[in-house]
Amino acid sequence: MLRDLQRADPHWQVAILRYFNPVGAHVSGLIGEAPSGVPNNLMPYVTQVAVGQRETLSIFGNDYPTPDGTGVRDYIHVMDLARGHLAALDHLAKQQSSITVNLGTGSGVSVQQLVDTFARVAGRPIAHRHVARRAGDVAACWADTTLARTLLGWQAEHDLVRMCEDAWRWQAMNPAGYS
Ligand SMILES: O=c1ccn([C@@H]2O[C@H](COP(=O)(O)OP(=O)(O)O[C@H]3O[C@H](CO)[C@@H](O)[C@H](O)[C@H]3O)[C@@H](O)[C@H]2O)c(=O)[nH]1
Repeated sequence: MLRDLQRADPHWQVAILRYFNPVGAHVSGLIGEAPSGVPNNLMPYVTQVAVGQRETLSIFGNDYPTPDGTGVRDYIHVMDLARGHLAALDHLAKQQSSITVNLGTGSGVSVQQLVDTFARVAGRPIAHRHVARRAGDVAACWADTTLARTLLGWQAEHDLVRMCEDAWRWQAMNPAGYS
């Protein structure tokens, strides 16, 4: 639809940004993720277990064709994602053309890896059990970041440890989210 709009009226320039798996929080611990109800996504579920709000994380599937059998995703820190938006706006202002770009780190991280890293960072175990695969989940998905680097001069800077540190700081400072 956006591409059609741009074709119909070339005054429009469109940046389609393909987010991978945004996680983390602002370093201040004041802005973070507070899903309503039971979180669907992995990181907020993990942080809620860590803070004692939920008992046990269910890990969906441990028989995927991945190094440890759990699903692999490309988690990206929200602050890197924010910088990606600025880089895209800069590009639109300078190049006057529309773009579609992946915003990810380019690296895959498994559910088990994320849980283990978070537990280490938070200094507490994350109770978890392995359950059946979740319907509709793919085994692995990560970004090809070539275009983001070449077109926008952008790449992610925060690693998994930093994502976990910032997510944990936010949740520890705000156990009940914004309420
Ligand atoms: O309680 C949970 C939640 C998630 N997972 C696993 O953790 C990984 C990440 O899951 P999640 O955080 O839900 O992200 P995705 O499954 O990658 O879903 C994202 O990517 C989808 C396709 O791009 C979008 O449709 C969704 O809205 C978006 O959240 C997957 O392997 C899940 O199976 C668990 O094991 N337990």
